[in-house]
Amino acid sequence: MVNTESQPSNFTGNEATPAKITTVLGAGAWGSTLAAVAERSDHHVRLWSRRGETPLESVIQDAEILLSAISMKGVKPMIDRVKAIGIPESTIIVTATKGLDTETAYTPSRLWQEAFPDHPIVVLSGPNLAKEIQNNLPAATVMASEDEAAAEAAQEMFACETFRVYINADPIGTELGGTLKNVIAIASGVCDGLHLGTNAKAALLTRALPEMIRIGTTLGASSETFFGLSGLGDLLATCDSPLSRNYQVGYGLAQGKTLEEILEHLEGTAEGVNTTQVLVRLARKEQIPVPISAQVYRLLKGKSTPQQAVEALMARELKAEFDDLFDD
Ligand SMILES: NC(=O)C1=CN([C@@H]2O[C@H](COP(=O)(O)OP(=O)(O)OC[C@H]3O[C@@H](n4cnc5c(N)ncnc54)[C@H](OP(=O)(O)O)[C@@H]3O)[C@@H](O)[C@H]2O)C=CC1
Ligand SMILES: O=C(CO)COP(=O)(O)O
Repeated sequence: MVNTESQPSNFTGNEATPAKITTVLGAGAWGSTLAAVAERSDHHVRLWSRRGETPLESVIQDAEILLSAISMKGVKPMIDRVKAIGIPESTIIVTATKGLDTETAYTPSRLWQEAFPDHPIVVLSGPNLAKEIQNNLPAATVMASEDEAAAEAAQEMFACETFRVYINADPIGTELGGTLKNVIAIASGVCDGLHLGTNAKAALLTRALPEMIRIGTTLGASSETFFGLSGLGDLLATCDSPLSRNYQVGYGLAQGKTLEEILEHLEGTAEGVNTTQVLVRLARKEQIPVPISAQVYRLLKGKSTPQQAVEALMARELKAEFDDLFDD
């Protein structure tokens, strides 16, 4: 695992606090990066992978912080394994997964909380392209929890000179900001792949935000959270970077590749593909308008071409910019 030498600096976030034991579950791009970040902060870090030799029991039973960076499809099986082994009552569970459960539409934090009702759960989410953080470039993120002390413990564990960690008290909003933006990152890749220009991109991202907020607030999030790092911040990062796997999916579709071809060559997981299906199903059930996500859904299903998706969005009935603009 990478262990970065600290440079002399003014960083005063966590130098004086005793080292804690953190176990990171999942040695994919994000898990490996977060483990390296925690090591920069001089804590004891264990990075666990199902492909490794280390038994899960030996790394979770004394962990003060257990961070899951497992992709969505592995979250439920991982929870079952951790539950079968057991963890100390005081262990703080941090979830860094950005996805929705196919069956229940639950977020990962809800799945962890239902399995471990007495443990503090913290959500980690923000504009955090793993490759940039691996390269020691500065980044900021959010640790969100209803348990302030747990959020602060996680903040202290991961904050370092190159990784600035904020806390907030809206875990569901923080989690949905990072999750729903993956659908928009696919749309954004399409926008760039079709060379639709800067005006189109600005319109897409600006109109995506209320769509994310409509879904988020229906699920209990605070609308304010979507204007923070995990909403707007992650939209700006992911929707404008070829490092984003979700953006790459959209870009590939615009080039005329099939979804299967794109996923076959994609490095890592593009959670937005599954999130789109879950989100559109939920939006239909709750009758929430999600025009951009609905077009991404049609595109992924092969029901429209990228050009048809753009035309459909532009041909929608004209309306006021804000729903309640002319209400008294
Ligand atoms: N990469 C990034 O820049 C960021 C990613 N994220 C989020 O973090 C999550 C992981 O992303 P990322 O690391 O990039 O994805 P990767 O595809 O690189 O890694 C996924 C990880 O999940 C593990 N996994 C999958 N299924 C299981 C299972 N059943 N049991 C145990 N482990 C399992 C994989 O193990 P194995 O290797 O053995 O298959 C692997 O370690 C995603 O939800 C993503 O949206 C969030 C912020 C940034
Ligand atoms: O969530 C991310 C950055 O914040 C990573 O985005 P991708 O999963 O699209 O690569």
